[in-house]
Amino acid sequence: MTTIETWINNHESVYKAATRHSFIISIRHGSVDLSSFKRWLGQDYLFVRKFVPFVGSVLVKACKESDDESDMEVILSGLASLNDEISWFKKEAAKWDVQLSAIAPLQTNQNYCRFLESLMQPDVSYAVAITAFWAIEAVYQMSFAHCLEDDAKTPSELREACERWGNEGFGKYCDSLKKIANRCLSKGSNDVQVKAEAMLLQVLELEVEFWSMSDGQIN
Ligand SMILES: Cc1ncc(CNC=O)c(N)n1
Repeated sequence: MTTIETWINNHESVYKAATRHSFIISIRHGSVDLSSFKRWLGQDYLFVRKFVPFVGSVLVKACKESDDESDMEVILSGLASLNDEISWFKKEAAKWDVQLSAIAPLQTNQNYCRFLESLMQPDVSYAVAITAFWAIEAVYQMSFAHCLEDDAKTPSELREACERWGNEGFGKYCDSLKKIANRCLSKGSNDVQVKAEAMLLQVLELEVEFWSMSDGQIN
């Protein structure tokens, strides 16, 4: 088993809570409250704008610390898709009459963004940062792919959102990130491994809270 597989097994309940949250299940069932979807849209736009500099910091770490040149290309493709994603959020917000410029980040979103900032510090190793990057992307991939399965009743007007993260290409990109993370972790010290596992757990918890915030359960 790879390091990440072992950790996912160790933290199965929070992993499931993050990738099969009631908000996602409600999209899959077609019973989602549209005010929740709009809240998610506005809050996630703000999150993604903070996620870009985090991914930039991972790219810088890869250039300095990686022993494999191809890591840079995978991370760069992630940044390129974030560029498209920001345009998509603007277009989608217009479609739903969501005024992005009027939205303030909710507390849960602020907490997550503060966590991203802590991971941007130079003393955070590449192995820890790339593991966080993989986890953040993988939660969205796993969640939205679930909304696109054959028996899903996802409303047609929400399919495009689900396809952004649930498509096959995004799945392959997440697999590439996972491979890089596992390689770095297998070479990492015990201290790096302990830090990375704790950080993975934190990402999963923050993702659960982000869904709960979107669903209006918390602020
Ligand atoms: C809260 C959250 N987590 C993960 C992602 C997926 N990464 C980039 O889009 C996202 N958009 N929002």
